[in-house]
Parts: sequence; C-alpha cells; structure tokens
Amino acid sequence: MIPTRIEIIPSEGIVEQVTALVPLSTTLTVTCLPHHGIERTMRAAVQLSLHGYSVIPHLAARSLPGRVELTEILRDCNVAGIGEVFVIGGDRKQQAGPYGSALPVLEDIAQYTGGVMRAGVAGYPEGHPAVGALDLVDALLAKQHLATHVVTQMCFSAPKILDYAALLRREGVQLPVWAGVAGAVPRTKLVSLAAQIGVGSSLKFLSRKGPLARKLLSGDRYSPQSLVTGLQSQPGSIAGIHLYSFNNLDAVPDGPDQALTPAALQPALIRRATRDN
Ligand SMILES: NC(=O)C1=CN([C@@H]2O[C@H](COP(=O)(O)OP(=O)(O)OC[C@H]3O[C@@H](n4cnc5c(N)ncnc54)[C@H](O)[C@@H]3O)[C@@H](O)[C@H]2O)C=CC1
Ligand SMILES: Nc1nc(=O)c2c([nH]1)NC[C@@H]1CN(c3ccc(C(=O)N[C@@H](CCC(=O)O)C(=O)O)cc3)CN21
Repeated sequence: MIPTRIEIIPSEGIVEQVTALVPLSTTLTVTCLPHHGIERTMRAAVQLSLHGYSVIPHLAARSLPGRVELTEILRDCNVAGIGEVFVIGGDRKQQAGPYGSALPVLEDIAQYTGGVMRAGVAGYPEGHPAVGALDLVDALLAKQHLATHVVTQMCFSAPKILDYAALLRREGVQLPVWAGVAGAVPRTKLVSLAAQIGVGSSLKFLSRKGPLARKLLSGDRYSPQSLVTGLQSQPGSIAGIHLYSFNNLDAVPDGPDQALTPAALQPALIRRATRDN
C-alpha cells in the first residue's frame, strides 16, 4: 500500500473541519496561497499539530517578508513539534522580502535548524508555465542536498508521473518522489483551479472529450481511482501519494462497495493515510 498524505487549504474553519472528519494519525500538508500569506498557513499548521496530527506547512519563498520571520516560523515549528516543511518559490508576482525562490530559503532553514528540519520541494511532470524544463531540473539538482523529497504538481496521468520520476533519476536527482494527485473534487472546481495554478496540459486533458477523459470525469466529480491504480502498478517508482484534497474532506460510510466509487475514493485514501503514516 502506498503511503498517502493529504493537502489542505487554510480556509476559515479548516481546523474544525479537519478535526471533525480526519483521523488524528493522518499526515497533513497546509498550502500557502499568495492572498493568504504564510501566517495563515502557520496558524492552521500549529493548531493541527497541537491537536496531534503530523503537519507539514508550505513555505512560499516569495511570500516570506524576511529572515527574522523565517526564524520565527522555525521557532513556532519547533514549539509545535513540526519537523518538516514544504518549500516552494510561490506564486506571488512581487517577492515580499529577500527570497525569490526556494533555494535560499532551504539554505537558511538548514543553517537555522542545524540541518534537522526535513524539507520537500516541488516537481513538475508536465512542466511549468513560466519556467523552462531544464531550469526546473537544474533547480532540483541545486536544491536536492537540502531536501528530503519531491512532491509533484497536480497531474492526471500515471505514465507522465512515472516517466518524470525516471527522468529525475537519469538527471541525477536522487530524492524520493511523491505523486501529486487531485482528490475526488467537483469537476468544475478542478477545471478552474487547474487554470489558476497553470496546469496547462492537464487542463486541456480535463476539457477533452476523449474516452479516457470521459471515464475520469464521469459524474460530477473527478476520480483519482485509475491514476492511483496506475501508480500502484509500478511499486518502488514513487514514494507515496500527495492528495490535493481542496478541503473536500467529507466522510462517507465505510464498506467495500463505497470504497470503489469515485466519491468515496478520497475518504478511502484519507483512511488509508491514517494507516500508512
Ligand atoms: N507545486 C506546488 O505545490 C506549488 C508550486 N508553486 C509554484 O512554485 C513555482 C516555483 O517554485 P519552485 O518549484 O519551488 O521553484 P524554485 O523556487 O526552486 O525556482 C525554480 C526556478 O523558477 C524560478 N521561479 C520561482 N518562482 C517563480 C515565479 N513565481 N515566477 C517565475 N519564475 C519563478 C526561479 O527563479 C528558478 O529559476 C511558482 O511559480 C508556483 O507556480 C507554488 C505553490 C505550490
Ligand atoms: N502554481 C501553484 N500554486 C499553488 O499554490 C499550488 C500549485 N501550483 N500546485 C498544487 C497546489 C494546489 N494549490 C491550490 C490552489 C488554490 C486552491 C483553492 O482552493 N483556491 C480557492 C481559494 C481558497 C481560499 O481562498 O480559501 C479558489 O476558489 O480559488 C487550492 C489549492 C496550491 N498548490
């Protein structure tokens, strides 16, 4: 069984929603969106960690106001028992402080924590709208000595994710790769979010009318079922599944039939995450 982590957005009421629906032994990652800022990420992460979850806050370099704020964040992590962060450049057009990309943040984190803090970095199986493929691989090569794993951008194709993991190996990136998988969320929400975060070819894929797209999008919700099955068919290629839940955490009744329906797969993955982590 592949280990699974659940990504949440620190919206209003998220802590109450999580504690009501998600078992305590789950590993959660908390996004950092440009219009939210890092404070909101940290507030939710600290609260959830104090509740007993394993929590990984996202730190967006371009949203960090300064080095002092980074040391405060790391102190808060230490107090709350948070031992891992996810460091990305971030979507903010203008950087808020001294950090324009992930690498210098990773360097400062390593320095301030004596190398103790674990850190994930981002990978892009389908490229990035603003950064070239070679630059992205070079960035990973430069970051890997300060990172513990790669989490991929949302992607809808198992072969693309597996090819990407193989490409990283060939290029000399040794880090374990967690596959970024969209959860069972309403199709319209997924299409608009994919546009917002610049998942171009996946968006085209989602809008296509071909048999595979129809299969994945049958009903109102996207189903990660066949993607997860495809990833599981190559054991050892990826370290685990990073599930973008978009805060759709609603529990459904247990039972063998329920676990096979698209709407039930996300809660099934959430339950599985509790056993694996
Ligand atoms: N995959 C994810 O979960 C998330 C990804 N992001 C994305 O992170 C991107 C870059 O972050 P990392 O992958 O950590 O790369 P990075 O920060 O290590 O930078 C890699 C290369 O991209 C350039 N770059 C970084 N941020 C940029 C930006 N906003 N616009 C244009 N160029 C940029 C850097 O100068 C560098 O050449 C952001 O643009 C954003 O799209 C943001 C939040 C979450
Ligand atoms: N380029 C990029 N930026 C990101 O922030 C990002 C990625 N990629 N890839 C994966 C995840 C997915 N991201 C997102 C982005 C937006 C929402 C979202 O639900 N936005 C809401 C607003 C939420 C709120 O303000 O509370 C929306 O309706 O747009 C969720 C996850 C964060 N991560």
